[in-house]
Amino acid sequence: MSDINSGGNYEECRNTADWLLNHTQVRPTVGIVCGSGLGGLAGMLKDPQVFKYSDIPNFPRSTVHGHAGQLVFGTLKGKPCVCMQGRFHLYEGYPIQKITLPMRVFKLMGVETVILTNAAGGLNQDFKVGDIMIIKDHVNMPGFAGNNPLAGPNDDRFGVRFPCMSDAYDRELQQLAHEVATELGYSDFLREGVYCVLGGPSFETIAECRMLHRLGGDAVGMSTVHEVIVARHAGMRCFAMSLITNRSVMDYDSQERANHEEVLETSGQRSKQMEKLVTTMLDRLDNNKNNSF
Ligand SMILES: O=P(O)(O)O[C@@H]1C[C@H](O)[C@@H](CO)O1
Ligand code: HPA
Repeated sequence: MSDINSGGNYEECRNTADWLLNHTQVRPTVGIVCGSGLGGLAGMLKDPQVFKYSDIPNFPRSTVHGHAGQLVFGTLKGKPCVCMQGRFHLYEGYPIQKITLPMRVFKLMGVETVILTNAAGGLNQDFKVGDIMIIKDHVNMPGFAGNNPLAGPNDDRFGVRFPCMSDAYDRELQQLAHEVATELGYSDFLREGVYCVLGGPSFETIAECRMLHRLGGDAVGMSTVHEVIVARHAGMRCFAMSLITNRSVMDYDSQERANHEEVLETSGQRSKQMEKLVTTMLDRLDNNKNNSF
């Protein structure tokens, strides 16, 4: 387990939030996290104000190709937003509290709803490359070994010691995503399922993919879950989607080999539809009191 001072404590998060609020007029209520090759969403923000992670106090640096490493403030369909154009992963070597620090900073800036995207391998044999999966639940494999971002002393200013996770993914937002996807004509490639997180950076073996599939996983990746745990702990509601960028290899006769280039290539091909789905959802939230921001 990481040292308790390794990132994410209240004072550190407060300093970062205050620094950002002093440098932007935007008061975000929506936080967005972009997955591998999916940073184009940040480019949709109106009147953008961009901060490189390297200029933000206490922020780690992005080290992964396809993660630009900047925080963008602006409005999307009239909603004040903050968007992480690139996220941090366990395998980059940061303590788990550090990779989730932006969620606490979001909370302290006033964010109420977090929308996350990721690239993932498809464990479900019905899934195709290019499918978009609404995440309805997760399996936190590093968590089974005690690697949970909430391990260590609990700070009640963020949330309770034992937060519930059976409602981790907001059901109203999932329903809205289904409705919007149907209207946009995306039904053919819209799925829902369970996302399994591993630490990475190595992709999974065939035996691991088979096991995760049998355990109920529909997609496998290396992110999102830690952010969702910290966001839920702090009371923000979460909606997350995986873009299935490759099919998980389940068969010893297969010639397929997972690789990051394919991940980025598929992200590029489907990113526009993901952006449209998110922006239309944001637009609709205005007209539905149950989904007010
Ligand atoms: O940030 P995400 O989860 O989209 O990134 C995925 C997992 C690895 O970082 C990388 C593998 O290609 O893409
Ligand atoms: N496994 C883990 N992470 C991923 C994958 C995968 O197959 N594809 C994209 N991110």
